[in-house]
Amino acid sequence: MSKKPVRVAVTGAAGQIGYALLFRIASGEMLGKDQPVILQLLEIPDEKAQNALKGVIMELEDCAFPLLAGIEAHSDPMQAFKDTDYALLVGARPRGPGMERADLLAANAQIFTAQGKALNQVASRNVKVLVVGNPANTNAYIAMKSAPDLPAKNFTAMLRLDHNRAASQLAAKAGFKVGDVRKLTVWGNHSPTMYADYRFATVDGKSVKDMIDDQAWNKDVFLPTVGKRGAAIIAARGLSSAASAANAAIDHMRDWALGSQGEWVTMGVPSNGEYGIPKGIVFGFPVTTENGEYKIVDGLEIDAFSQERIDATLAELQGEQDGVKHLL
Ligand SMILES: NC(=O)C1=CN([C@@H]2O[C@H](COP(=O)(O)OP(=O)(O)OC[C@H]3O[C@@H](n4cnc5c(N)ncnc54)[C@H](O)[C@@H]3O)[C@@H](O)[C@H]2O)C=CC1
Ligand SMILES: O=C([O-])CC(=O)C(=O)O
Repeated sequence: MSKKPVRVAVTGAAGQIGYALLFRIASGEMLGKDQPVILQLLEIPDEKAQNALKGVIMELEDCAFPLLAGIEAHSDPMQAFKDTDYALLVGARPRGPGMERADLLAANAQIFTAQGKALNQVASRNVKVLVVGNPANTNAYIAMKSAPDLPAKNFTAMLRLDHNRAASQLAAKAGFKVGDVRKLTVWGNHSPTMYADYRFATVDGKSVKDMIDDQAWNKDVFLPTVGKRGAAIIAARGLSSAASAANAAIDHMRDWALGSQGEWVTMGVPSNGEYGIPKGIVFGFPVTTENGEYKIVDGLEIDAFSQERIDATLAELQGEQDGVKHLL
């Protein structure tokens, strides 16, 4: 018997990430090839954006996806989030050359307050929320705080692009296949302060740290390359990353919904005090996922270098989250 359709809300649906994301959700790459979906798409109440959204919907129709059980276009989050099971909060202003993601805080904070409130009122009580719009960790924090009737653990931020970037850099350096790396993680904020950590990473049971054995490369090449990859893409393309961001959003939601089969993945999730991160801070952690729930990997040793990096990314996040207190 075929499964009942689930509702997937996507904001910023006519934007560049939206365009790389919706077709993959509709084809079953996110929730499985047996899971019908109803897309509930949100764009701003502006003629140009709504027209662009109409065009995207025409293209979705023209793909004749068998799993696409319905498409709705909205300009009001109270309608877009009605009964939604999954919410991908992508819609926000992206940064341009010379900006840091934190520069977007003021511009984007109000969006996530309003959307958090709407999710609180109308979404499924089990809604799984992924915040992609930058600054992603703090926007997820804002949405979570604006939705007090929903479980805090249901609000997550996207660190998966950083995780995937780290995997790819390591594979190029050490000469293994990117899909073979296990136990990699990225701690902290989706910003240049993030700490991509391969101390525990393995390929076929062998330590990636031992394979590379070069702390200077870690500190002076690897971490800056991963941390500043978003800016490098903006410099090259004139636009921020879109296809790789959409791909990471699919990876994040797929693993959360369908399980990571025991493997570590990175998710930005509200802390419960793990690794000394104060409760409620939305922080990148290594997690495993099963039955629609994630679990932070515990008991990892944090050496002095790692602690310094974790403290720095935490301090930045605390600064961002203090800066939006007046909105919450
Ligand atoms: N967490 C991550 O790893 C990444 C995050 N991003 C962020 O994702 C966001 C979207 O990026 P793009 O798609 O490239 O931008 P874009 O400008 O192409 O699209 C954004 C869309 O969101 C819409 N929008 C704005 N406010 C909205 C609201 N209140 N409700 C619904 N829709 C709204 C806009 O009309 C626009 O169509 C940006 O904040 C960008 O910085 C981008 C790449 C990676
Ligand atoms: O860098 C940006 O502004 C977009 C983004 O978050 C990324 O590519 O990691």
